[in-house]
Amino acid sequence: MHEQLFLVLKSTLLVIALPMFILGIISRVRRKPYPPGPTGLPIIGNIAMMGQLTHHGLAKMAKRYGGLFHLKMGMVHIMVVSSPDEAREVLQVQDSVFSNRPASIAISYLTYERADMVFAHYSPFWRKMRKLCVMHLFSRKRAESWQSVRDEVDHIVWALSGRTGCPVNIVDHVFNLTKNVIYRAAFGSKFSEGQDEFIAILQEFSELFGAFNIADFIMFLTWVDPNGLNDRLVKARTALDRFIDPIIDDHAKKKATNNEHVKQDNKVEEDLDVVDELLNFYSEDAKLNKAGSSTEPIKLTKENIKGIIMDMMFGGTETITWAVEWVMTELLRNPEYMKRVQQELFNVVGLTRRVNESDLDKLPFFRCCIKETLRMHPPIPLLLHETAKDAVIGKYYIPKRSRVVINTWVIGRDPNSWSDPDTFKPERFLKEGAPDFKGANFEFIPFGSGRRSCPGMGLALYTLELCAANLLHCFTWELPDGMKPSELNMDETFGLTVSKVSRLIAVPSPRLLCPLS
Ligand code: HEM
Repeated sequence: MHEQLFLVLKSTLLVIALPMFILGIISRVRRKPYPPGPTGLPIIGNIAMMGQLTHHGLAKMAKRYGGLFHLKMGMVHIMVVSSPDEAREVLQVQDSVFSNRPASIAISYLTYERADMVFAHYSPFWRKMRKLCVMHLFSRKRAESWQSVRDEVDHIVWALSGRTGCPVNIVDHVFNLTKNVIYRAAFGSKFSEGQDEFIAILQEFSELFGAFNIADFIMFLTWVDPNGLNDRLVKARTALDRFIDPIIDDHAKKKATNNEHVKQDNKVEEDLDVVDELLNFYSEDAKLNKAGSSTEPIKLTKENIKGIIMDMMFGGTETITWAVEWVMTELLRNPEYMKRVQQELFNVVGLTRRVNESDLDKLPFFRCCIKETLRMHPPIPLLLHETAKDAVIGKYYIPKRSRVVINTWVIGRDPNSWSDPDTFKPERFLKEGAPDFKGANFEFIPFGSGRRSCPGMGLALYTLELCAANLLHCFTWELPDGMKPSELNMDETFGLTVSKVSRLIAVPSPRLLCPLS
């Protein structure tokens, strides 16, 4: 009996396992090689180079290994894209394969297992969620968000007018503006008291998102929690639940009451915030990340609602703030361009009023300064994608589930696309055919390109332009204590978003002939 069983097992092995093993070897031999890259050690691969995975470190490696190179971090393949041609391949030609997102253990946990939009894999669920966000949350139709930008710009001008002649930290003011805009868009104006608590939660999330965890690369270590992050993760998510759940419940109650009034024919007209909008798609029997049929409307869970709100907070606050700080820094460093922008503002707006929305399209040189700033200092310098299946780029093989990092910082400074790429020269964008923000020109992709590109670009550019234009129009700016423009520190931080290492301090003095407050 045992002998028979042994024979059956042996022949099964021969018939199934052996051919598979041989096929595996053949396909390995026949498949194309990985892209070039530094040689790694067994098991840990290039993990010792972890500290170099910044936009600057990867740019240095690209000089040596080219526009597409390969690193192996433990068990994870990382493909780094550093040239416009390879970026087009990944974000346009083969975008359906390259549109998943990688997520670390911390990110998966904090986003309720990718219940948000940023970290959801490319899937029918993501498609529906993206449509919902683009149509209902970030669209021009949500006039309330656009109104809050105007209110907050008025507020910043008013606050700075009380500080004329004094050195001010521009980021303090602008961060307040972006935080208020997104917070008000998300929760409405009623919940403004809890902002500080919410910001503390966001800061902890942000640290955990960036925290190094060896288990992300050597997965069998997950159960030992080698970097001791699990307790912090649980605490952070619990804090978020405690903060947002009551706000969502309150909105749900208000919605139920409003529905009652509508039934009784007492029309209730109120601006909807993002929680209200999302509650319209909430369903108690919704299943996380499940799309339903393609024609069925999307059903959201509470986790989806929380995830999308966190996406907006992360996507919309630091990014705009750093961009405003960089544009002000570049103009203070290049006084001849500051003069030219202010002259343009004088010609178009005059000195008797502030800049409003309808002026923005009439300020071509100012817009070039915004573009040039985003070329040199993209607030999100590394786009993070993942492959859904095996792929080939040129003569190289990219295995399924590779992490694909697109270095937009180095692409924006590629000497084959840009002359004198490290110098701030806004006039390069005045030329006919110069790239716009839409992501069709792969040498300039500060908002990404294609399926996973930034859905908040409209709101982002409106806030960035209206804020920067008013700062430049309403005030004359000088560096403090006789500092020379060439002495400005231009060093950059490293992380998911990138800012100046040291804050920009400058002294405003009034420029307009009308009162600012
Ligand atoms: C100057 C400001 C901003 C910049 C430079 C920026 C840039 C980007 C970039 C580079 C991406 C990733 C593209 C990719 O992976 O291919 C992205 C994604 C995203 N951004 Fe923005 N962003 C900004 C503002 C905003 C704002 C204001 C919001 C919303 C309130 C927002 C929401 C998002 C979301 C939800 C995603 C994920 C999209 C997806 O995965 O499908 N962003 N953004």
